[in-house]
Amino acid sequence: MTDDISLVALSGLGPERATEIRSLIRDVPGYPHEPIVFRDITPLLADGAALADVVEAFARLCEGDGGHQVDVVAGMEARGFLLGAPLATRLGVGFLPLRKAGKLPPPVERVDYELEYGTAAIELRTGTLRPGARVLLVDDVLATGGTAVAAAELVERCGGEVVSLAFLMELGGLGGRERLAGRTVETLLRVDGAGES
Ligand SMILES: O=P(O)(O)OC[C@H]1O[C@H](OP(=O)(O)OP(=O)(O)O)[C@H](O)[C@@H]1O
Ligand SMILES: Nc1ncnc2[nH]cnc12
Repeated sequence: MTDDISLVALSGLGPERATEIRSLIRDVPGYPHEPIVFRDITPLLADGAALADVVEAFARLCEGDGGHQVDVVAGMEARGFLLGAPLATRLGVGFLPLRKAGKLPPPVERVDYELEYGTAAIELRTGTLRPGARVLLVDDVLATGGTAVAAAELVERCGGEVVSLAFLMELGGLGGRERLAGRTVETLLRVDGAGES
């Protein structure tokens, strides 16, 4: 699959800018081990104009007729924090950190999920989410979808409504989109993730 950089939101920037933004995500083959190609967003984060453009592209999903009306942005630890918090500021709403297990003082709600080898868990402080709040979930990468499915379940268990899940980059072929079937999923870029996991 050729990189698809003309998806919904980034297309508003035009193809040249979308290509520049894609080039700021570094592909690192073999990291952390074969056959994974690690998608490193640190060059993008270090480029102020690119970071602003990505945040703006996410914000456009929430504006205008038909845009997602959200009360709060939630981000998955850790990279979801880096995109979600500036987006929340841009939208004028609050930000909820969905943390990996053991980082928050009690009481917390917890959802366990499967990784390729073993399990992981994410937690949200009980009572931080207003019942019925409309939540936009944000992360950098959608791969197998395990993290995103757990995050959505956690928000719902805490009484929120997951309006949409938005990702900077979708790794196609790893089943993430399929695991989120029935939910609204927005991705700004798509690359072939076949062979990775
Ligand atoms: O769709 P999945 O297969 O669940 O993978 C996607 C998740 O993996 C990465 O996070 P990671 O767990 O590596 O944590 P980090 O952000 O702390 O590096 C990424 O930021 C997503 O949260
Ligand atoms: N290939 C990848 N690069 C960066 N983050 C990831 N999370 C899951 N798979 C990933």
